Amino acid sequence: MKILLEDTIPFGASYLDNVGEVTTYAWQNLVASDLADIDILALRSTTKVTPELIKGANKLQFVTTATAGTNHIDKACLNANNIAHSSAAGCNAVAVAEYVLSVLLHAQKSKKLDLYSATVGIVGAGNVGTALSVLLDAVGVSYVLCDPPLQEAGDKRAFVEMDDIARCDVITLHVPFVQGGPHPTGKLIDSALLNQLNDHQLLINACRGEVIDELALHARLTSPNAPTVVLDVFDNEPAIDTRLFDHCWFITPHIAGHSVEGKVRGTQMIYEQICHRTGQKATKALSDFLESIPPVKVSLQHPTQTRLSVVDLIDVFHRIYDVAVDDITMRQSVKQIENADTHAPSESVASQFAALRKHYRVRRECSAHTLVVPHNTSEEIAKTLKNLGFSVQREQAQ
Ligand SMILES: NC(=O)C1=CN([C@@H]2O[C@H](COP(=O)(O)OP(=O)(O)OC[C@H]3O[C@@H](n4cnc5c(N)ncnc54)[C@H](O)[C@@H]3O)[C@@H](O)[C@H]2O)C=CC1
Ligand SMILES: O=C(O)C(=O)[C@H](O)COP(=O)(O)O
Repeated sequence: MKILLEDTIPFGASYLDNVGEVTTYAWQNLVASDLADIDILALRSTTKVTPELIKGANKLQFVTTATAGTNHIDKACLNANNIAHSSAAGCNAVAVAEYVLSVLLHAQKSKKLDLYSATVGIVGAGNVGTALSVLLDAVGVSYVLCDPPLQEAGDKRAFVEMDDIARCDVITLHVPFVQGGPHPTGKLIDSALLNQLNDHQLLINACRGEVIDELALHARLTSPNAPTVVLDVFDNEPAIDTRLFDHCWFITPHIAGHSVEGKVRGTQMIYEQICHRTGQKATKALSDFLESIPPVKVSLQHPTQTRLSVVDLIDVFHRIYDVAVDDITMRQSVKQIENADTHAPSESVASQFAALRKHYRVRRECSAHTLVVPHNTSEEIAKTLKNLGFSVQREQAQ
């Protein structure tokens, strides 16, 4: 069984070493002829599975992506060629939800909005949208959900329309990029919707760049009363248009889902799929690959109070994940290109964007952290921290 594996899949070769004959590739170099005699192709979203690539396949029976999104795979082409396909649905939902919460806590800190009187409009109530709703419930922030496909399918949660979403203080996008069909999402956020937004509103895109009309966004951001915008994803990655950057509050290189847990969970999921397809027993577990990390001691301003103070919440959460760090790294790397007097700036941007993603820092989810809190911390505060995903350990009383 020959398995061709994208080299960005963490621990991919270690997971699969006993399952088949594994070779790895870099997405930049992959060509159709590399698929000759390959049975299984395992990839991340950087590999585009196109009819042209599939032309090289003579034995390919299964394509799987260690990501939630699947828009980089031409599924119609695989179906037409009798090649099965799968993905790692939900693997990084918590990571993206933590990314959004990190942004929201910055908005509170900088007084862009008062989180406790704001409403967050979540567009797409699947794995990410639901994980985000869990975090917002934990910290007592109101939200509404918009997801016409789930609503039509009979999901019993309360849903609103896009018109209601446009009036929310925060709009955060968590839909797949889908062209065609009853609910296409390409340019879902178009100039008409952007023109309804004002400078009291915050728009976050951590799903796919194509879901916002980028030209219309640029026009809106360079006109009066523009909303605050945070972008993790862009049109035409990795050769992205950097002109938007100066007009955005935070920009990050498509890393919202790149927690260690989010990525390794993706590998675990595709490993289990490949074992299943090849009739082998999956013997490896996530815990074989995730290192435990030492407990983090936190001091709380008012540990005995009922509610976790917003200052403590921001401090604790941003110690675990601060989106501003990723924003600074991205801006500095783009500045280097601008200062380098390069003749091919778009190629440099593309390779820099890809490098930022490939060498992303180690970022662990709340669930990987044990917080050591003062001994007299109230049950309510401990519960909030647990609902955010942390393990909580009380200090010994003196
Ligand atoms: N920036 C990043 O690192 C990451 C980005 N993503 C992106 O986010 C997307 C969502 O991820 P998940 O929640 O895991 O996927 P999911 O498939 O669990 O949920 C997507 C939801 O969007 C809904 N939806 C589809 N069309 C819609 C429309 N027109 N309006 C409103 N809702 C609509 C679906 O019904 C579904 O419930 C992925 O497809 C991927 O493109 C996902 C993970 C990481
Ligand atoms: O899961 C998804 O969908 C994502 O967007 C991933 O976070 C993308 O990660 P890469 O595969 O591009 O590293």
